[in-house]
Amino acid sequence: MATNGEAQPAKHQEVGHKSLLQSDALYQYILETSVYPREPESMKELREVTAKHPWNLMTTSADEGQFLNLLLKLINAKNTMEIGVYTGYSLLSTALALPEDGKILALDINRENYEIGLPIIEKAGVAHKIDFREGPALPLLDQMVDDVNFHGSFDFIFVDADKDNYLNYHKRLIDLVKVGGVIGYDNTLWNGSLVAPADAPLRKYVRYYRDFVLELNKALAVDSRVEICQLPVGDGITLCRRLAANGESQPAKHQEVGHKSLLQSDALYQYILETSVYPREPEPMKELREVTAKHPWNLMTTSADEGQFLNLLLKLINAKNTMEIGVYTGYSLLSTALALPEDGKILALDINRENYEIGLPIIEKAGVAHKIDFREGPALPLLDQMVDDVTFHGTFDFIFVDADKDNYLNYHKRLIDLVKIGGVIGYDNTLWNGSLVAPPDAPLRKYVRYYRDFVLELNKALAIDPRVEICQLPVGDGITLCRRIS
Ligand SMILES: C[S@@+](CC[C@H](N)C(=O)[O-])C[C@H]1O[C@@H](n2cnc3c(N)ncnc32)[C@H](O)[C@@H]1O
Repeated sequence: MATNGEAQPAKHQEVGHKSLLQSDALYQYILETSVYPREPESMKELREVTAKHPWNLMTTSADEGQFLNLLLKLINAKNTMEIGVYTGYSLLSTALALPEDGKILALDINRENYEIGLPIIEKAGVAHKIDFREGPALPLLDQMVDDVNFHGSFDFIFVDADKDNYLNYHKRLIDLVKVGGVIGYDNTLWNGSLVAPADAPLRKYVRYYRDFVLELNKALAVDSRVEICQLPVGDGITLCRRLAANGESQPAKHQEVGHKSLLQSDALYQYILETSVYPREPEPMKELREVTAKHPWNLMTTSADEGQFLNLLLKLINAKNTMEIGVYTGYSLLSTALALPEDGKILALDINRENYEIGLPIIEKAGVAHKIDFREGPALPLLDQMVDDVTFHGTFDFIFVDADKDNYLNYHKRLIDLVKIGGVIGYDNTLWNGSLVAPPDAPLRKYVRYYRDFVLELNKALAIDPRVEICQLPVGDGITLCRRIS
């Protein structure tokens, strides 16, 4: 998007995907609020053309397209690969995110479908970034693996093809993606069917591929060459960040605490926690989570899946100078501190030092307390001071906001000056337990109802704010990422 960041308000019909979320209304809310109003015209056109195709269930969903686009910009991807193109929705989303000299090696056994989208991709002026090859991916990957020049050459690889080959792809792609680069596997929550009872009536192809997806998830969870993060976006996407040869991971099993999930079933949420999150949760985060679980306000804590996501995101964007508003006992703070380099910094603001001190000994033991500058007091006056001092302008790579929801818009007004262009503000709880789409007369707890209006207002405001690109993810209680563009 240009610095004048154009948004294209428009309303469309949902197509295809069945959502992983607790209600279709919640999924629709994300689409209507954060996705469709900002969907580039070309992507909208391709989505609508694809909706008329008989296999339209295969298309990448619009929310996932938006996420991919933002992710690619955040990691400054240039050389990418896509396995499984279909009519090209994720391909176009990728091509629009890459710089002018960016490249996508696009593989599919079917050129005919690609040609449905091609005229739209050409009109969007990004076809020159695409090198489409018709044919099965595996032999081509083998050729590339045999040529060391291709090793470690891809910044990003998106896999959305034959699920029964994902593990075969993974074996090859791990050599082709660079250290610090990302492989994204699509459909890793397989419509939620992974947690369906053994005798549940499933369509034949769903049941057939389910075992492969289960196997893939198990394998990725214990693969020490990557860090992972499984997001309930689209039909589930697992991001694998390639580690250097000595990549550290900490297998262990724990109990879930606290958060009510936004997903279609608690079992699906539990599946993500047990498969992708807990086995890799660093020991100090586990300890802090367990200590926090005994605290009377433990519902306030950042969930473990969101902690993992933040940690991966901060590494992907090479964040160094960060801020957090709303610390509580410090779970997201610790997750941030562990992701930053040794000389990284977190300005951590909370009105309550007592809760921070519950987590502090664990943060100290983890050897990351030196990165944290904790200030007790309301955030707003301090932000005002910083905004008045231009030396703070554009200095933060990342800011996480997880405090008083009735002040989020006040924070946003200030933070937009403090985050650098290309940097990210993350607002937490933007799906507010799903209550945003509850009928007006639904019985809601008093504080949920009170803050709901502020969250609705925030979402509306972010959706049309031309200074940022956004992406609202149903992770934890909903997090909206805002990438500053002007
Ligand atoms: C949801 S909790 C934060 C959870 C934390 N991110 C974690 O990982 O556990 C919200 C926190 O915001 C703090 N808070 C509320 N109003 C605030 C304000 N005006 N300025 C700074 N912090 C505030 C509260 O004291 C509380 O600790």
